[in-house]
Formats: sequence, C-alpha cells, structure tokens
Amino acid sequence: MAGISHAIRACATASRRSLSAASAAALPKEAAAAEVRAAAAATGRKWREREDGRRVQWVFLGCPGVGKGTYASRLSQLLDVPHIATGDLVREALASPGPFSKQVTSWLAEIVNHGKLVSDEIIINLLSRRLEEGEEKGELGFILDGFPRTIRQAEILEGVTDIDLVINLKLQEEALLAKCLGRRMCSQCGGNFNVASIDIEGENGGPRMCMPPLLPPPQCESKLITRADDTEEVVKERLRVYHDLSEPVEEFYKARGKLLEFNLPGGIPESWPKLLQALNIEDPDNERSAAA
Ligand SMILES: Nc1ncnc2c1ncn2[C@@H]1O[C@H](COP(=O)(O)OP(=O)(O)O)[C@@H](O)[C@H]1O
Repeated sequence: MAGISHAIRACATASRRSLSAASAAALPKEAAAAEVRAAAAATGRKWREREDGRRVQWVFLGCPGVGKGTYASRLSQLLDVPHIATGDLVREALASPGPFSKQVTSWLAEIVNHGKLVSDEIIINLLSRRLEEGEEKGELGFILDGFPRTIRQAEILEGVTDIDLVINLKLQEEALLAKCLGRRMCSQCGGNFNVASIDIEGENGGPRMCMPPLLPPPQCESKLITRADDTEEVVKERLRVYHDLSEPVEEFYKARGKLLEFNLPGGIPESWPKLLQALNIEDPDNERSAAA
C-alpha cells in the first residue's frame, strides 16, 4: 500500500488528460451479479491469504443515512483494516484549528452545512494525509466510506491503486430521510445512536421495512448532539447531490465488475449476518458459540 498517498496527491494535481489516460488503462467489462458475488466471496475468503501481505481495499457506496459508517466500521474491525470515512475527515478538519486557515474553514463549513460536496482537491488533500499517517503506522489495507463520490474521484483512485470490491448499500428513500433525522451522537463518548423508529411499507410490493431505534444508555442521554447537516432540508439536498454526482460512481464500478449491491433487509441484527453471508465472511459470534 506504500506510496498510495503520494500517488493520489500527484494524480489529483495532474491534468484531466492524464486522468482519463489512467482510467483508460482499466478494462471496463459488464459482469453478471453472480460473478460479482463470487468475486466478493473469494475476496472475503482470501483476505488473510494474500501473498503480498496486503489486506482488503474496499469501498462503501450508498446514500446518506444508509448505514455506510456502521457496516464499514464493523467490517474494518473484523478484517483488521482501518475504516476511513471522508465525512469524518472533513468534520475533524472543521473542528480543529489546523489544517486550513480560518477563512477556508468557514467556507468549508458553509459548503458542508448546505449539503454540497467539498472540492475534489480538499478531499484528496485530507485523504492523502490520512493514508500517509496510516502508511507510517504500517496499515495494510482500508475500507473507504464516502470516497469516491464523483467520477473524477473514482478515476483518481483507479489511477493509483486497485480496489478489490465496492459494496453498494441500498435502502428506500423514506427510511434514509428518517434515519438521518434520527441520528444522534454522544458529545462525550462519541457513540452513535438513532432515535428513529422505522416501520414502512416495502417498495413495489416488497417486505415491510422495520428498524427499531438504537437508543443511548442513560449516561449519554443528556449529551446527545445532532449533525448540523442532518436537517430535513439539507438531507434532501444531500440525497439530490448523491443521485446527481455519486450514482454514476455505482455505474463506474459496475462496468468494472466490482460492484456488490446489497439491499438492507432491516436493522443491524437482521442486516449484519446477511451482509457477512454475501461477503462469505464467517460470523465470529457464531464461531465463538460454535467453539463453546
Ligand atoms: N468524497 C467527498 N467529496 C466531496 N465532499 C465530501 C466527500 N466526503 C465527504 N464530503 C463532505 O462531507 C459531508 C459529510 O459527508 P458524510 O459524513 O460522508 O455524509 P453522508 O451522511 O451524506 O454520506 C458531505 O456532505 C460533503 O460535504
């Protein structure tokens, strides 16, 4: 993985011509869903077995509120790779005195709080820094969440490293909005919770979608905060931006046979084992109970 952070920075500053040359090097091919599932299964099985010592390099795609952070973070613990969320990097940059000037920071906050995308250059800058720190610590893979979010970002990433698998989480729009509006974080322990209780009709005759709230423990109750961009107006704008700029990224990876579509069947207890099954990863809890 060494050198990705430098390469990604160099690639981002390169001309658009060389970016398209980099993407032309990839061989776009349509892959049947079954083929992708098989590839995902193979990746899941082999994540510890790679001869070059590298671990998984996965990407999570999906609309705001779908649960990318939740599932990416769980998988990162299981696969022993960092979960790198560009939204977190942006929020950290906004909350700390560095790395940008006061003027850039308030301009950045304005963009984020209105649900718009930050410039590719700023995101690449933050991501390269994070990857550099990881390289220094000896990190051997990653699960990216929130990047790439535009075709240009996907081309830059493709120009510098191989992505093994892209997991596209899906949930109907009504649930996405409710989940974003119900999202809470404890300002002290950093725990993530959700006060929304979702019980909606399935789309196109599909099964009912039920997600119970994920309530905080009593000690966190008085310390809950809401993200500034989790208001109804801004969430709707973020969904619009996703459909316009990020949905094409799904097609980009589908054409390369790397996209695994996963329709979330419900809350975490229902969805997590099914996701592990789709990835052909053993559930450690099952292993533990089997061993007991
Ligand atoms: N790859 C990216 N490109 C541009 N802007 C980004 C990117 N990742 C995060 N951001 C900015 O950070 C905000 C929060 O990101 P994130 O937490 O991933 O939100 P969401 O819940 O909408 O998926 C985005 O609305 C955007 O302003």
